[in-house]
Amino acid sequence: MNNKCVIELNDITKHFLLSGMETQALRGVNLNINEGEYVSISGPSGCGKSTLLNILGLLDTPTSGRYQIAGNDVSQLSVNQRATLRNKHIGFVFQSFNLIDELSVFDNLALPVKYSEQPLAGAQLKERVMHCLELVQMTHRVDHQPNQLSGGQQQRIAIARALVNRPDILLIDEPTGNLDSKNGDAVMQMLHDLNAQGTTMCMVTHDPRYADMAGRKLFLLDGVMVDEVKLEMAG
Ligand SMILES: Nc1ncnc2c1ncn2[C@@H]1O[C@H](COP(=O)(O)OP(=O)(O)OP(=O)(O)O)[C@@H](O)[C@H]1O
Repeated sequence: MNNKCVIELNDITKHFLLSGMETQALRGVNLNINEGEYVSISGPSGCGKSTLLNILGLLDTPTSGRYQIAGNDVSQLSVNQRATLRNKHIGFVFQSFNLIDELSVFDNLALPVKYSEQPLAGAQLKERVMHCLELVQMTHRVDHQPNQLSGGQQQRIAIARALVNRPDILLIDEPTGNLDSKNGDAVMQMLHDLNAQGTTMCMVTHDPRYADMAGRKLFLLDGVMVDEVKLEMAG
């Protein structure tokens, strides 16, 4: 069992102020995710799931609390420093894929590598891209454009892109939200297999069947994190 901590959140809060109205989206969230873990986060609409994922993904900053990723304290960094750390440590998979339609599949995967601290080119870049496409069984679509692919195939490409800089963790936001159930199941099986091969993952999902596939199930209720065992004890 590997206990190296990838993500450590201590007492994270997030308050939004809009037109004089304050919303407490997160109220003191503590969360550790270790290397190799697969964590799912569920909860009712408005409980703070997207807010938490945005903070984990360095797309937003907490109001208070400490966030460490791979041992780096990211609470006080500039926008540019956060972008650098995001590129290095985090792979993001979005509900709506967020691929660039004007670029080929190859170039969609090559782009984050070109902007990394250790960019690759030529044969090395090709090897890295093709390896990630192999992981999601999509090498045969390397020259296609995303809009020439099915939704399920686009999500697989998006997962490959998220893996291309060898991140410490994949953050996954409702990966099946835009897929029918057959393609959704196939994508979830793929994520399950990637975790079995060692990829650390944290996924937000509304679907209890998919939440059950994770090794650890967490719930957010009104900005507070509750784990499954405590929920069962309370119920
Ligand atoms: N930019 C913002 N400005 C003001 N309030 C916000 C902002 N973003 C989120 N909130 C509020 O914070 C709370 C948590 O929102 P969040 O989007 O994180 O919930 P969620 O669990 O992801 O919901 P859903 O499942 O519906 O996507 C909500 O009350 C929301 O209205």
